[in-house]
Amino acid sequence: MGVDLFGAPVLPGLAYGEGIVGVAEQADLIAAIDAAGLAPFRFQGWLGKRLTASFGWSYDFDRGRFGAADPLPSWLLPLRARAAAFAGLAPDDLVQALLIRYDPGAGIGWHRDRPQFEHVVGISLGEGATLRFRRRRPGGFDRASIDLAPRSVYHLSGEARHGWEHGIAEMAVTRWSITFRSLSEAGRRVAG
Ligand SMILES: O=C(O)CCC(=O)C(=O)O
Ligand SMILES: [Fe+2]
Repeated sequence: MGVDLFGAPVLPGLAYGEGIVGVAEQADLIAAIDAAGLAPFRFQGWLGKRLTASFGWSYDFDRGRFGAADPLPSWLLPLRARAAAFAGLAPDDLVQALLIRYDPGAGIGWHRDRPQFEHVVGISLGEGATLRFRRRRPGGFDRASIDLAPRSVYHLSGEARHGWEHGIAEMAVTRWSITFRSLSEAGRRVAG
């Protein structure tokens, strides 16, 4: 659920909506992701269990470097337009797309997205997942979570984007996601 019993967002800066992708379109998107040349996510020499492909811009976690990647494929553009509209952005603002397939046993550990990026708009395909949030406080963590339905969209900005870490626990089923990102001020400086 994207809202609590009183209709307030779970976190400031976290927005959620269902049905941004249709049922038949979902199958096409999953097939396109699987055909997009996914490679195991690499982190300082380690191979992660999730498979990824980046377009527009990428952050190479192996080398700690941010740089240009292949342009977004045309099949992503209609979805990018809807993702931008959901987030109140222009389609062209979302200059990066990250495709991920999480096979059984794969998840994504606690992190904040790279500071070169600003807005994050994520679409879940195939299966739902629980997106978990935590924020350190004296003596422990504040925690929050949101259940993401298949074919749903979430937008991280402001406090949810910058003030909290997020992650998705390992799951027993395969899930695909597409995340679109805009550049931050820092990202625009690097992009020139
Ligand atoms: O799969 C998702 O929806 C989350 C991905 C994520 O947090 C990221 O790539 O930074
Ligand atoms: Fe993230």
